[in-house]
Amino acid sequence: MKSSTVSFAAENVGVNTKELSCWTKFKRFFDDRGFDLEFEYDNVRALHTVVEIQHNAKSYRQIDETNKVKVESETNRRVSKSVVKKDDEVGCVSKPVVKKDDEVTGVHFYEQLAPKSDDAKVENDLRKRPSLTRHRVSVRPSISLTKIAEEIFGDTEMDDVEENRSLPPSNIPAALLYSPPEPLELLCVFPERASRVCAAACTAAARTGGEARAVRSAREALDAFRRDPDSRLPHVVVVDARQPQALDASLLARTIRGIKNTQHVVLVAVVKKSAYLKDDFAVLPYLEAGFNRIMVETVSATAWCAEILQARAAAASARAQVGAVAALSAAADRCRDLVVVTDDQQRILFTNKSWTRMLGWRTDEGPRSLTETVGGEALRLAASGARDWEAPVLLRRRAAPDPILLPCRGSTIALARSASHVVFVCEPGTAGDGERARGSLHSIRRGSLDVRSVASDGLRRTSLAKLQGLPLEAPITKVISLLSAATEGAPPSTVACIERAVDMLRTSELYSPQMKEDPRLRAEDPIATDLIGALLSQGPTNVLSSRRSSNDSTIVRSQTNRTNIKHKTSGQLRELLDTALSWEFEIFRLEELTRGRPLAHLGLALMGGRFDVCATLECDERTLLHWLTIIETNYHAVNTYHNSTHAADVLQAVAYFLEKDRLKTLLEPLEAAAALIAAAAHDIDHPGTSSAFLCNARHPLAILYNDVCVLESHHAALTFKLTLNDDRVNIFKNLDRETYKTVRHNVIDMILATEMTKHFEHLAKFVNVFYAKGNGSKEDGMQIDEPLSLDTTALSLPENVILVKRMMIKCADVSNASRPQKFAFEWARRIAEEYFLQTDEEKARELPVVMPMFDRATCSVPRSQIGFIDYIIIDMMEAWAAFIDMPELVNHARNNHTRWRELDEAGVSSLADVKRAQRQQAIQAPPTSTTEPTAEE
Ligand SMILES: Nc1ncnc2c1ncn2[C@@H]1O[C@@H]2COP(=O)(O)O[C@H]2[C@H]1O
Repeated sequence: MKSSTVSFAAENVGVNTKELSCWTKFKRFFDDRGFDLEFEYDNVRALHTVVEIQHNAKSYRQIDETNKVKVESETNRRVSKSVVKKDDEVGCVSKPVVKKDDEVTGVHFYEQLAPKSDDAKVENDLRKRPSLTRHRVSVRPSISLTKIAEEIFGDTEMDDVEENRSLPPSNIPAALLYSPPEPLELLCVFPERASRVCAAACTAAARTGGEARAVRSAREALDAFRRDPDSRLPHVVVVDARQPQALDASLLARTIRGIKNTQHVVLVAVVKKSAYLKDDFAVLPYLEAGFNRIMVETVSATAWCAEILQARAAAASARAQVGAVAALSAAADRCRDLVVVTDDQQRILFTNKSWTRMLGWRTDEGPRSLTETVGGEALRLAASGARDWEAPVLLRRRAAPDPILLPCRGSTIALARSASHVVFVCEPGTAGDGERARGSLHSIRRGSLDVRSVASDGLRRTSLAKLQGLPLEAPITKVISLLSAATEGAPPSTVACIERAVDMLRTSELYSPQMKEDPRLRAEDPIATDLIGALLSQGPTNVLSSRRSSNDSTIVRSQTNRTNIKHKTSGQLRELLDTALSWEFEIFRLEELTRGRPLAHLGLALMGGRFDVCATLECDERTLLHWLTIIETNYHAVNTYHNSTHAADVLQAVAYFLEKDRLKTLLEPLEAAAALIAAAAHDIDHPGTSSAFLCNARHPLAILYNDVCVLESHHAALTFKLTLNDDRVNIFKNLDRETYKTVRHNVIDMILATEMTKHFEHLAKFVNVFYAKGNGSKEDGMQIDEPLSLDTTALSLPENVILVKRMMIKCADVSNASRPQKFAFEWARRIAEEYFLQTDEEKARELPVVMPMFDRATCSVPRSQIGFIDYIIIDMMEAWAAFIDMPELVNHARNNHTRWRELDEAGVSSLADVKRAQRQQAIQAPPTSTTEPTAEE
């Protein structure tokens, strides 16, 4: 129970937050000791600001000026204490405050009989003696309350107070919450003509340096809001809620809240004390009506001062927050990115104009839940609570059946540790039909059509103008200039087409990652979108465990294996290697026969044998053997998928492709050798986790390569490091400088081309160059469902041959899905297991889960494969198969797709289920091929 009330009066309290925090400390000090504390703030400047701590006391003793102790130094402090103690009725109960400088003369708490100044004693005395009469704090006008508090409570506690202060969340710039100090405007609505309560409130307003206005009816009150749009709105409105028959306070509050821009006005309801103290007094109806606070009727101007100051602070803070939100939503509305904000349950709270424009959902009629509009990796990352992420997002449009895929950046806003909002910002890039994408020429063109006019702002214009002054011109600049010039005098439909083309050209990502709007793209397919999202995104979204470590102890390890290779070549192995150029090559049998060293054996057979790489590189076979061995040794045998069997498989596919007429005639032996080298080494030292994992785990490789193309950069770099490090493995040692440069360039380019984030870029370039336009529009370069018409005239240009080589290794890299079913299924098992291990590790290490759908407990393997074939394989294999005349690539992919679909429809989901179903199928229809893959149980 509180024993009494203490009130403070002070000058200009609350002027700054630091001082406020001091008062908070004072309050806490007394609260803790069982006192109700009231502050009275007085703006009147006085020579001496007297802070009185006063409560109802039996014996009251005035401490007058003469009794007031001024303490100037430590010595004096003791003196002062003794002076005080000399007084019969006053003792010092708190730490006397002593300040050596001139600012503070002393802060003293007195009570009648408490002689000691230790806190415990103080507490005891204050509790025991409700007769405590009067505390007096004497300070000079220049006093800093902060200093007083520091003196009383010590530095440590002060620090606490600072920390506890409610700073804006770090993601809201403090400057945005700036609220200019304004004199208070108070509006009192009291039906009674001479209400004393109203008068006290008005007096208090004047004391706080503000202005008050009293009105008697709701109508007059509303006039203050409606009539004069130029006049300032009151900050605080005090409404008499004691006489419902004379004034319907709730109705007035509701009406005020219905008026625009009144969110930050603080509404105070004055209620009868008798009603307030009743058990059944209900606060909620007031809050629901729009009141912020309830004040018990009082005629104390002091009490009103406190109330009004609190209300003013609340109003200022609310106004600053509303202003900040309005500014940020206006900014979002004016940007070209698509912005959507949801709550933590993925309910849409806000969409910006670009969102509405591009997706066609009106704010008032669109889906309320994000999942109705949005799919893909972004959605899952958002649901995972990750703070900041980047991932592709699939967006459903109102008028079009097919979703569009856009890159998306997102953030989870967490206040008080739990997520409150999630922000999605999707870059329109080149996507969309008819909508104005980033940098739309339409939106930025100003009359003239030269390049300068393309600039959207002063800065860009300046830099473009500078660029124009230089003898530099990128082809894209020329193209945009030409296209822009072509709009002059053109019919509107042509202008519209050209503007759209220019919009697309103006993005830096001309090819990726815009997928064609294929009906097969199903936003509702979470596993596929998870997989595709992860494959297409890089960067942060795991430190390698020992099973996945890299990288420099490699040469030593290679020594032991090198000598093993020849004598393990058995008759069976030789027989198998004779079939190395078959698309049904038994890769898993090779893995088994070579005891996990398929690459060196197959490499020797293909590179050394069939393609005679040694002759091309002018190296001996032994060096090639050593090279293959060291490369193989640097694959991680513990990886289920990214091990040297995968490398051997890709090598085999590349060799197979190279045998096709188109490539045989197109590629030089050196290019073929480079392709085989790249294939063999393309995933060297793969840790079994994705680049995104490494970024999230802040792995040294991610640091080294700045989160960009981490793994592929590492594969390429390590290949050369190992090769050049030791003459015994250096297959390039006899090449002249130029030839070496060419091979190196080719190898690096092909390894980097296996990076999946650039998948669509490589595919689109290939299709654009080698396939003539069909009847339909192929402007996005991806509509290869149109009858393809292969046009190989472009092969005469060396830069287009590069596209072929990239496509070749890319297709080989994921060719597992285009292999006969038994191989494809085993590869699917292996990759799924590797993904699951990554997810396990991410969870164990509390890292962001890159592909949450690849959780062994829940993942449907058939669906993941259906998605992979739908989104990644089919289009690419169709383009490549037609180019090299290898229809079986597409046929196998389609057959596998059909089988995965059957399994899915039969409810097969987990790896074990898949295995069981495959066994049953094998029993019912034994495979034609002799060897089964060596799938582990
Ligand atoms: N059958 C498959 N199912 C799902 N993903 C695959 C499959 N084959 C290859 N991939 C993915 O495609 C990626 C190609 O590049 P990587 O070898 O680095 O990693 C590969 C896997 O992440």
